[in-house]
Amino acid sequence: MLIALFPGDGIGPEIVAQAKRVLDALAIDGLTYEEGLVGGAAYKAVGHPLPPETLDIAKRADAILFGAVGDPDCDSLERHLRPEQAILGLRKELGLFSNLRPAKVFPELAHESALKPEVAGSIDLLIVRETNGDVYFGEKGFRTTADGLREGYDIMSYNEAEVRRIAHAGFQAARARRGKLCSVDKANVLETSQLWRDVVIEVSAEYPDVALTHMYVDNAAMQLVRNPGQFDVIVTGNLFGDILSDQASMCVGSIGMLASATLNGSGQGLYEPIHGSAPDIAGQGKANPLATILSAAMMLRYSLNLSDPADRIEAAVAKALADGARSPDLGGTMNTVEMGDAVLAAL
Ligand SMILES: NC(=O)C1=CN([C@@H]2O[C@H](COP(=O)(O)OP(=O)(O)OC[C@H]3O[C@@H](n4cnc5c(N)ncnc54)[C@H](O)[C@@H]3O)[C@@H](O)[C@H]2O)C=CC1
Ligand SMILES: CC(C)CC(=O)C(=O)O
Ligand SMILES: [Mg+2]
Repeated sequence: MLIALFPGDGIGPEIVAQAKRVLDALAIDGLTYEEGLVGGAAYKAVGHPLPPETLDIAKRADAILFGAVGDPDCDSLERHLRPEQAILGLRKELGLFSNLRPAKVFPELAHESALKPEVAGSIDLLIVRETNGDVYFGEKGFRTTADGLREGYDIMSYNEAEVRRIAHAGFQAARARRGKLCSVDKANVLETSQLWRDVVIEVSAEYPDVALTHMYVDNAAMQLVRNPGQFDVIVTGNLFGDILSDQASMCVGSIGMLASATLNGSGQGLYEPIHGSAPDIAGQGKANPLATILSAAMMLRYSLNLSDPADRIEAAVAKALADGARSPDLGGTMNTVEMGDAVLAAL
């Protein structure tokens, strides 16, 4: 089984190194790794954020373990050369449309939540975010208005097939959990969202055992901090899911804690923390590697069908936290490698 390792930029190499140490410690038979350049690192080395060699590794791999991309040095490049195109390109090229972002509070971290501990303690939700469409992939550009003003535009759209397949992913996830699905949209204003809602309702006929509700995204942002315990599975589009998942991360304690899986229809997946390359702390040993380590556990479970070692990683993270492991984002002083050490000690 081939795992593509794409560390990327900023804290990416630091956190992926810790996840790799944990995978190595499990000594799983038959795992092989190929490393590839992505993001600003790839642009600086070979002139493109997603070089053909990297895409080739990704296509051959059973799973991809991804750090993060994004480099302030590259922020004024033409859009198609910017580091972020690597993650967008991988999602699109491999048809990775179903981005699963679980947010569950570890009891020891309830006090690190931006919410009151008793509110945070109730959080156990999954955001199912579509990642192949929406405004991220629509026509975009700059133009000049009739009045001579500069105007930027990005077209938001979803077709019914795109909504249908992510709706199925949402219903199936809800069925495997507590049977509640909340579809988040902005159907009071956007036609894209009206189609989204209509299609989700059509698909719901196939899941009579799942309780479907709908919520506008502005209300969802509010409900996520007012009463996050009400949510089981949230299914939503690319943009709304991106924003709500960063928000959910602080509800459970830190953006350094949220793992993710992005799946296509054939079992292949990309696994990454939900956060970015954190240039403000890169190279300082301050990055929390737990989201990446937990992403490696999701990789074992979802793409490699290895649920026992996945359970072991998750249990080790829980034990490390229970034993007091804390990086600065969790109110502690342990550096990135020490956090990795703590998980290894708990394996
Ligand atoms: N999937 C990806 O590769 C993503 C890439 N990005 C890119 O990352 C770059 C930075 O973006 P930002 O908006 O600053 O978001 P960010 O998620 O990188 O950082 C936001 C804040 O959270 C902190 N943070 C993030 N991860 C952390 C960790 N593991 N441990 C401790 N603290 C952590 C950072 O230090 C920063 O203060 C940009 O170039 C952006 O485009 C952003 C999100 C996702
Ligand atoms: C960097 C973006 C392309 C994506 C993002 O913020 C995310 O997937 O969370
Ligand atoms: Mg994001």
